[in-house]
Amino acid sequence: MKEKDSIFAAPIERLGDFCFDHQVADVFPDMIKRSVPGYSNIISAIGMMTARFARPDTQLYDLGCSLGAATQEMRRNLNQPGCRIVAVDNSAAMIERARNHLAAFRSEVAVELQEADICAINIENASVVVLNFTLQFIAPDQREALLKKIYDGLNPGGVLILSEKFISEDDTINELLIDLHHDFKRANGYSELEISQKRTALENVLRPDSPGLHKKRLKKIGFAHVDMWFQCFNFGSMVAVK
Ligand SMILES: Nc1ncnc2c1ncn2[C@@H]1O[C@H](C[S@+](CC[C@H]([NH3+])C(=O)[O-])CC(=O)[O-])[C@@H](O)[C@H]1O
Ligand SMILES: O=C(O)C(=O)Cc1ccccc1
Repeated sequence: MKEKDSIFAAPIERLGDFCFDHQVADVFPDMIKRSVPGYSNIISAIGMMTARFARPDTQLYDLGCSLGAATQEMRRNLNQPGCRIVAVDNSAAMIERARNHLAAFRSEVAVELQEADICAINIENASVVVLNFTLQFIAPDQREALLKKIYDGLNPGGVLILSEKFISEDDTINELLIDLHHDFKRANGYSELEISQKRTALENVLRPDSPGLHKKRLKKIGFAHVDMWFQCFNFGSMVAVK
């Protein structure tokens, strides 16, 4: 626990695709904090939105929950009776550690941890759905179907919080935001080698969409209200209300 991320610190001869194995799960809190600008602000806001949007006797979903940071914040801010949080991840290493993390806090709120592909689960009677940096790892041709399933499972007035790494439609701005993100990683102690090896490992795995594409797709699916509520460099978070 509380381990420092040094996964890409030494040269790796046959660099494979990035995956969420036990090595990543062990250092994940440090990795995400030092790699994702705005992460802790977004987690806090997920709690605030939970307090506003949760309804009695509904379900709240944390899809791609990793160690359950968003689940814990939702659970802490949940102020409605009869609710259940469903936290899903398809990494066995993450689910195993999420169980321990969540057990460390006392809470009355029921949390169901599922080791499953979020593209294969049922979503129903939902007031809050969180995709906190998860959609970017789903195959691009499956994203619309997943978002449609979320829309169908949300009750009217329900909310989707969608946080993602973005690509900018303007090439110059895109390069600038990527450079600023690398500056952020450098300032957080990552070396050039760590930054470049991780970038290569993520290339086939994390495929970002533009904010414009996200908005257009969410609107097409039927969300009544869609906008960005936070952005820092090429990372940000959108809110969509059914
Ligand atoms: N098809 C899938 N089904 C289920 N889980 C998946 C799938 N694909 C990827 N994942 C899972 O999505 C998570 C993405 S991390 C989310 C952080 C968290 N939300 C947080 O608020 O700390 C973001 C990041 O590492 O940049 C990993 O745990 C994967 O196993
Ligand atoms: O580190 C990066 O470059 C990222 O894009 C963010 C990230 C954070 C944690 C796992 C995978 C990607």
